[in-house]
Amino acid sequence: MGAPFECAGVLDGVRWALDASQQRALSLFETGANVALLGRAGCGKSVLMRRMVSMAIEKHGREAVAVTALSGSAAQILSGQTLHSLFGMDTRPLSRAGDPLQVAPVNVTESSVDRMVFQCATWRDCFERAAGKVICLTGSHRQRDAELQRVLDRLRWGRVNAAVMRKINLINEERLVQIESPSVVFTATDEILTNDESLVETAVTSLRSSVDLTVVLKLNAIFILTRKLGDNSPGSRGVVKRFISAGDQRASTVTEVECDFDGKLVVVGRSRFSAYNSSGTELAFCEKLPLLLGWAITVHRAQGFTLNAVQIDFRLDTWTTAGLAYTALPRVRSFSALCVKGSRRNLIQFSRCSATYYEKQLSEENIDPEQDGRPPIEP
Ligand SMILES: Nc1ncnc2c1ncn2[C@@H]1O[C@H](COP(=O)(O)OP(=O)(O)OP(=O)(O)O)[C@@H](O)[C@H]1O
Repeated sequence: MGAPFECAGVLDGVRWALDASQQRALSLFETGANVALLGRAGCGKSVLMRRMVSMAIEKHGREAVAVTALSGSAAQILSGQTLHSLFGMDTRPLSRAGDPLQVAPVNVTESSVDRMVFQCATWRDCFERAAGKVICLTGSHRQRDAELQRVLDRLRWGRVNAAVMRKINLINEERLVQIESPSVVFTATDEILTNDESLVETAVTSLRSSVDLTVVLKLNAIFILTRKLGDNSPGSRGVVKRFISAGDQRASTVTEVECDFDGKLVVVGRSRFSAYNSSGTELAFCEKLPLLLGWAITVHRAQGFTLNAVQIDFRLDTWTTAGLAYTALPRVRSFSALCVKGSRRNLIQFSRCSATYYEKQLSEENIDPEQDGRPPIEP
């Protein structure tokens, strides 16, 4: 579990605090109600979830709070575990965050039409009846560039026109980075803590679904951080500067990596990733570097990250999943940090049923969809 998370602070020299919709959701959560948070990329769902987790730990104790996610990368952002590792856990109050207009986790929703999470009976029981509430977060905190925000809102609601396509088709020179220095392989070390044979497989499957077994790095390799480390949030991009060895200089003894994050040197060591049983007891853990090679990353893995710069090549895939393009593009704060190749109108897929559900939620909260970024329909 990460350190308690702030609800106010300074970001890029600018003071910030939870916005009105975030505060409303937090107040509701404090009353003990289940809360589901919906909202566009960058509205502050993860920030608020981390705040709720630290509040719940303060109130109920570490053992009583489970943090879980449908995908391994989301679990890493929240310093939690995947859902597989928490079967049967009775956790109250519940909070959940997501954006129905972004892409769903792999293997959970193959067709965006009939298997959305908000269509499940469990969702209705937890968040739409007496036990809870769905709150739409209406802020937009990642993008400082108003034009990028407008383009993203259009993509999110499937309102794509020629001007949008031109804007996201900015083509820069491709830079291929070739590194000739030797590679250093970091292999995760597992430890099984349970003696119960029947739980070992579940624990190992849970660990493997959220972390890669090996990370291969080279000097000057570019990587992305997958866990919060000091001031660096998940998604921070850095460069490997030095391998630190425990004993002699052989690669096999390298234990830590000195990394450059925007001019600041930080030593990154292994982090502990754990699998728990239904009552919160740790069954197994693995220790591995919280780093991914950062020249290329799938959209699913990047979901939730704020990245310094992104280059997307739409030519490399068919990109037809609803919400995929919208999930990829808001990772950056400004247009100058974005380079997109090969975008075409038919790549921008949009889930009508998600939009209908989202519009219904906005209307229940008396929020004008245009205030939440939905573009007006053009004649
Ligand atoms: N109230 C706020 N004021 C200023 N900045 C904020 C606020 N809430 C969140 N942020 C910042 O905005 C950025 C995006 O926040 P966060 O990652 O929580 O959004 P998200 O809704 O989870 O996004 P995504 O859907 O892409 O996962 C982060 O850099 C975060 O620190």
